[in-house]
Amino acid sequence: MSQIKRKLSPIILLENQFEIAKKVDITFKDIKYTVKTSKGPKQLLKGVSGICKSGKINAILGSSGAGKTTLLNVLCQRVANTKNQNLEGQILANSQHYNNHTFSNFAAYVMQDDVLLETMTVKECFQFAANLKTKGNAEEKNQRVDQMIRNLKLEKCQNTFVGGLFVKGISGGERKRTSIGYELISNPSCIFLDEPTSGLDSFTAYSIISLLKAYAVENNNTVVFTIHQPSGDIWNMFDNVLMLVNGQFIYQGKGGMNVVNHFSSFGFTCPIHSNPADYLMSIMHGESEVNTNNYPKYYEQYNLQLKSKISSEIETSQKGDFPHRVIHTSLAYQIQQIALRQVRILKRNPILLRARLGQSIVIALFIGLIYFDIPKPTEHYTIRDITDKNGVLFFFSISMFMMTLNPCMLTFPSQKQVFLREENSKLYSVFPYFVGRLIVDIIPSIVFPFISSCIAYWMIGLNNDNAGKFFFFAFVVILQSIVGLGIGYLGGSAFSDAKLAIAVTPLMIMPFMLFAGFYKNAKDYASWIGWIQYLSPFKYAFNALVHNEYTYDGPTYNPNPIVLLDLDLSKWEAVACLAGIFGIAIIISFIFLSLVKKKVQ
Ligand SMILES: Nc1ncnc2c1ncn2[C@@H]1O[C@H](COP(=O)(O)OP(=O)(O)OP(=O)(O)O)[C@@H](O)[C@H]1O
Repeated sequence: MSQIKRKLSPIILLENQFEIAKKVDITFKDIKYTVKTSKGPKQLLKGVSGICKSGKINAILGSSGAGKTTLLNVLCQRVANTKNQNLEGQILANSQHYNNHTFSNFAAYVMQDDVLLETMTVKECFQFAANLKTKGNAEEKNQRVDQMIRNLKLEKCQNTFVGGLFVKGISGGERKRTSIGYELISNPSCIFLDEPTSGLDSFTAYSIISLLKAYAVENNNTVVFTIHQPSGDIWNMFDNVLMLVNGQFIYQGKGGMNVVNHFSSFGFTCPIHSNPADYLMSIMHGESEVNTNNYPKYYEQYNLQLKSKISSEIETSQKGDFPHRVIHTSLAYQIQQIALRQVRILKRNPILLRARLGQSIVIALFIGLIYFDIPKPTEHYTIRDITDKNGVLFFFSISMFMMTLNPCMLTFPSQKQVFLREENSKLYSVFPYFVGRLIVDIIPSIVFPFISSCIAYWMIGLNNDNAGKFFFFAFVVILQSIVGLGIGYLGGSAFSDAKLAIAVTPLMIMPFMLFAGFYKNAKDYASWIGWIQYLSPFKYAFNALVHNEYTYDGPTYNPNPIVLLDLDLSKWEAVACLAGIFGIAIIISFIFLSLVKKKVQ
């Protein structure tokens, strides 16, 4: 291990050709954080003050439930004052206030769960972050990406998919390093990490902490992370230790023997051959009554021996501005980058694409065979033929809608987590994300319904007066499919749980089918509920298709289905309403996504 250690220690994270980050000390004063629970208010942080120094790795330690993640989230300005939670105190960078927005100008946050797109390679992940978060031309950005891959020792897996539940990919340690590299690529002055070693073997955990140490030491950056149970090797690397018990500090200051000496000064001596971290955890955890009885002693000794020292360190910490490294990429560039990535994701899900192609062909053939060659008005027809034609027009528009809605419901919620993380890192905002995704997602919603229309239209024997009839039919079913996409976005952004979105959204839209004017005449709905029909995309699609089909150059059916069904809108009015529903769905999902974004902050 010691040989390995020597090999790992000289990691230089960023070459000098990239801008050197400015030193930032994070200080916080008298932080009190209270949440409302069903049993009344619960104070998670009880007036803590402290400092996380630049050029050092600052480890927040404590047993489970001590408040480590809470403190980290507070320092990252991810906790806001709401009616259910109250945050008091000052959080400062170089003695200046910062908020959630300015945080990303000098700092980055790596969450405990690695939220990455599974069909992107490691290199593509870094490239995406470099394109949107760093300065320079394409060559400089490529250099930065290659440098980061080398620094993080990810050369071997740089072209491997990140992977996930459905795609095989890189290992847990590589995944964690990819998550860290994703944020480090913009060379933030401060990096905050929640449990960067959780779930990793001891060597991988050690390599990650030594990499962070190099990042702190080489460029005078501030590294702050929470850690649960560090090994002895990792423990020895901590420069600054912040130890929490029940939302209060019991130690703060230099790591290593300084911590051990502090506790032994009031009778808690670490046995000679024990790992100090293990020993300290054993006297901290709250499950033993002996420990909880000792808590007042820990607090007392902290107040007696360390509190005033920390207060003076806070007062003498770095002053002045913190870096404002805002990289302004244009909206068009952000849209382009998101769209290009979306194309890749789409192309790398060939099963989904093939399934949709197969579905489009099979459904069209199936419908075509069932409703094969319905007699035209000039041929011998019966009332049944008219009913059949109405049925196929209605069913066709519904199937195109559902064929788009379902895949969208599958993919949108899972990608939402990635969006929230990237938006929080200020890679882009909601608008370019929406537009970039939409531009790409809309392509299958055009191609597949068109294929289905080409197959089914002629088999059924729909209106062949002129080519315009077919193209209008295809246009309406494509539009209906795009509305399905819009509703999919709406469901995907409204529900925080993907499974819930998939289960609930199709059920919620079912009733709208009843108001399409097919199962019941549009004029026959009771007035108290009839208004729902105006919200139904199925009504407008059916209306447009019926008008297109039953306006013949020559004689039409008798009775005329347009009159029989009481579908009053002209075909272009119906198209406009359909487009309006799509617009409304997109605007609402945009608002939902913006609200979710705010909630995360
Ligand atoms: N919104 C909340 N409402 C009620 N209790 C909460 C809330 N958030 C956190 N807690 C509680 O506050 C305490 C501290 O939580 P926190 O996640 O900060 O602990 P931690 O030290 O990071 O623990 P772990 O190592 O297990 O992640 C825990 O007891 C947790 O259950």
